[in-house]
Amino acid sequence: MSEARIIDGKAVAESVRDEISARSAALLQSSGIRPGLAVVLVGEDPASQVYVRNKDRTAEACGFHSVKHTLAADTPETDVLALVEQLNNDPAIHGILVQLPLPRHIDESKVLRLIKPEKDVDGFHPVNVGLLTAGERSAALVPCTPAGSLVLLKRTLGQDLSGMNAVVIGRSNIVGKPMASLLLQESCTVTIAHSRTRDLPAVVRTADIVVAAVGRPEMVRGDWIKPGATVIDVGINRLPAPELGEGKSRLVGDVAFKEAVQHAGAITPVPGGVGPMTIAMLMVNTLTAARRQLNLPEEAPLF
Ligand SMILES: NC(=O)C1=CN([C@@H]2O[C@H](COP(=O)(O)OP(=O)(O)OC[C@H]3O[C@@H](n4cnc5c(N)ncnc54)[C@H](OP(=O)(O)O)[C@@H]3O)[C@@H](O)[C@H]2O)C=CC1
Ligand SMILES: Nc1nc(=O)c2c([nH]1)NC[C@@H]1CN(c3ccc(C(=O)N[C@@H](CCC(=O)O)C(=O)O)cc3)C=[N+]21
Repeated sequence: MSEARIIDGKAVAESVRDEISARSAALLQSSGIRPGLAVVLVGEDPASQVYVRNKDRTAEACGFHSVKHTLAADTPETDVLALVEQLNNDPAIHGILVQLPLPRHIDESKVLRLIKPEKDVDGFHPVNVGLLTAGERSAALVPCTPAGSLVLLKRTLGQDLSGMNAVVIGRSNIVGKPMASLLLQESCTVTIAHSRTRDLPAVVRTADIVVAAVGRPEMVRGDWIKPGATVIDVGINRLPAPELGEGKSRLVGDVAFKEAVQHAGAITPVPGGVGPMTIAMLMVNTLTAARRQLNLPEEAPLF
């Protein structure tokens, strides 16, 4: 069998970003307003810092107003809530992202519920979750990683995914559940697998579309993949790589890429697959949020 097509998430993310830059410049021309994005980071987790820096840089490249609030890991919950409230009331801020996970002494759901739904560019507020699961995707802000994964699927398979068997591995609120909602809305036949699933390899073998969001390096093996299936690898796992030098690490996904590429029809790499799309979709959501807060008409959807 021939090797799978490799889905270039970096290139697709760049094209999305170019479109957002153009739309953002047009908004600035017509109304004098820049979309404003605030990212809140509590604690010093080095991996989170990399993502937050990437988000910051991309927001600036899109012509957005971008602010970053870094709080100490031991910041009291009340201070985090007060900052969210301040950002809720700041007219220059249209999107708020609180980087997860939060330190254990902070109640995550309390923080996420306080964010105004119209500023919730992560799509984690119950209002946005509800709109998505009720099938009103266009009224919601949709979580960035699933949205970016769907863009890659449609670029690979075309606009019509109806009737396809989709297996989502993982049922988190950030990735697995919203991914399943989106695929259901595309009329896929959706199976959600998780740590209690019996005979995961057999379940995955039924899939025309596999989305792996597990957080276990290279867990999904090549011979689980139905020949020709499309594989979206959401996993970001940092492994030590002494062969690259002392103290070095490398990123791997949740799929054993070298094996799966022999079976799949198309597959996303890690890095360079879903990760860059997540950041691009955050920019899409921030612009959408800004236009809604300014009572401007919706623009053509990007997916
Ligand atoms: N590319 C990107 O932009 C992003 C990447 N990620 C990455 O995606 C991965 C998943 O993230 P996230 O959803 O937050 O992770 P969570 O840890 O919240 O969820 C993991 C899910 O995988 C399931 N699971 C764990 N072990 C197994 C197993 N052996 N067999 C089947 N299912 C299993 C769990 O099941 P159960 O519910 O039963 O415990 C759970 O539902 C991580 O690698 C993360 O770094 C995350 C966000 C964005
Ligand atoms: N509130 C919140 N929203 C999130 O969206 C969120 C979060 N918290 N917590 C952490 C996860 C993880 N995440 C990633 C984003 C971009 C890359 C990314 O850009 N990856 C690149 C390069 C990564 C690198 O080289 O380190 C790639 O895969 O090619 C990865 C992971 C967003 N998350």
